[in-house]
Amino acid sequence: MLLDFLQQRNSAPRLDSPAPDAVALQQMIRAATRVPDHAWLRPWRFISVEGDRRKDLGKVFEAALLKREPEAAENVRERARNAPLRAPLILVVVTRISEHPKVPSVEQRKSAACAAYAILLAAEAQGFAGVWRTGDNAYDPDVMAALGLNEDEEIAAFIYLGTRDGRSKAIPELSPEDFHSRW
Ligand SMILES: Cc1cc2nc3c(=O)[nH]c(=O)nc-3n(C[C@H](O)[C@H](O)[C@H](O)COP(=O)(O)O)c2cc1C
Repeated sequence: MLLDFLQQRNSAPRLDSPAPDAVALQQMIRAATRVPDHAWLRPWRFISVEGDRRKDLGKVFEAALLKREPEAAENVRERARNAPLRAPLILVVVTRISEHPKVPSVEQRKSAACAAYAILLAAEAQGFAGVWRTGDNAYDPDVMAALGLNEDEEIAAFIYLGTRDGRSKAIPELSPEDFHSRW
């Protein structure tokens, strides 16, 4: 049931092959492009990184780390280098900010966050799994430039995607009343 699906959704920190194929990915992007979007600005785009390109992204992450922290220890460098290898596919969700008299940039960022969530939902709906990651790399100008982002673009998410490796974790029981009030 759709409600169960929404209420049980959870991220998969450990991911293996197979990744969503081209058709599955297209479905995910179709879902992401139906998120709420004030004035239909389409403030998002998506970049796939897979196969050996993940190693290239790892080199970008390591170089960015060394620029931020020239003294970074080898194990920290190695972790940065290998980060993109944690999943067979990484989808970078890019926020495209444009000037609009009624739509401030914060609303465009919110729409991109919805798009990232839609990617996760649509992956899970097709039997795949994923996890939304950011970290320093998401805000690093060198990483953004290496990925080909323009001046008016930001990284909203690195969505790591694949097939869940292991069992899903226990989902915390949260009570709706704890998050709801009446005014
Ligand atoms: C904007 C954003 C950035 C995140 N960045 C990271 C990250 O860099 N590393 C990480 O392990 N989890 C990150 N998370 C959290 C995971 O995506 C995930 O939500 C969390 O592990 C809880 O799992 P759940 O989604 O199954 O509840 C981020 C979540 C959001 C919304």
